[in-house]
Amino acid sequence: MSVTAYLGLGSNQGDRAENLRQAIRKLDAQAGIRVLRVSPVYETEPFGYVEQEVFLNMAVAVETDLSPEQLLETALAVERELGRVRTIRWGPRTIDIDLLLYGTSSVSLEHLVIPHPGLSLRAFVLVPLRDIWEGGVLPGHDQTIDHYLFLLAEDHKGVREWGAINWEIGSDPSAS
Ligand SMILES: Nc1ncnc2c1ncn2[C@@H]1O[C@H](COP(=O)(O)OP(=O)(O)OP(=O)(O)O)[C@@H](O)[C@H]1O
Ligand SMILES: Nc1nc2c(c(=O)[nH]1)N=C(CO)CN2
Repeated sequence: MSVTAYLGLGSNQGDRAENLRQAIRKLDAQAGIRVLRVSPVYETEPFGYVEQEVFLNMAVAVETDLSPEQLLETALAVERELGRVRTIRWGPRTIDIDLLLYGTSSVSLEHLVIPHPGLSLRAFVLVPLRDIWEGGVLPGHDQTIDHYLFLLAEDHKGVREWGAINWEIGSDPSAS
């Protein structure tokens, strides 16, 4: 049975837009994952560890036959392929792929929590998610995205529309 899942993508190292583009293309090329919608791209002030470059962030809706754990494994594999090296927590990264929502399911495992625990606290996640998510109240939460964004009014200012990713142009991800 296929499920619509939402992924949050972020990059603040190297060619940030190209990293996002490659991540989307690699995800779409996986068996059991089809990209349905992509949000606009936002340039965002770093959250958490602030002594680092600004990020590009976006959200992606996928249709998937994979389980939540398989989807996480795939996301981590794509991060590795794009050269992500784990250094400090919340530190710089070529690409970060977070599982935000998986249908209306909740998952609570040691290595995987869905909805993503930071979801309602991060304007850089909520702003792009709002662009492509068609629901009302967030699964696993008791309020709408707009409500959480209202609470994050200050952080919201650090999220600026940047542009769009043309990920479908030139369609062989292994070629680049
Ligand atoms: N919903 C989720 N999406 C992605 N990773 C998750 C999720 N829940 C738990 N994890 C775990 O978090 C681990 C560390 O992820 P990562 O290094 O990207 O953290 P981070 O981006 O620095 O911080 P944060 O998780 O707060 O965004 C992953 O290896 C994964 O096992
Ligand atoms: N603006 C922004 N800040 C961050 C981001 C991110 O994607 N965007 N990711 C982090 C680690 O999850 C830590 N801080």
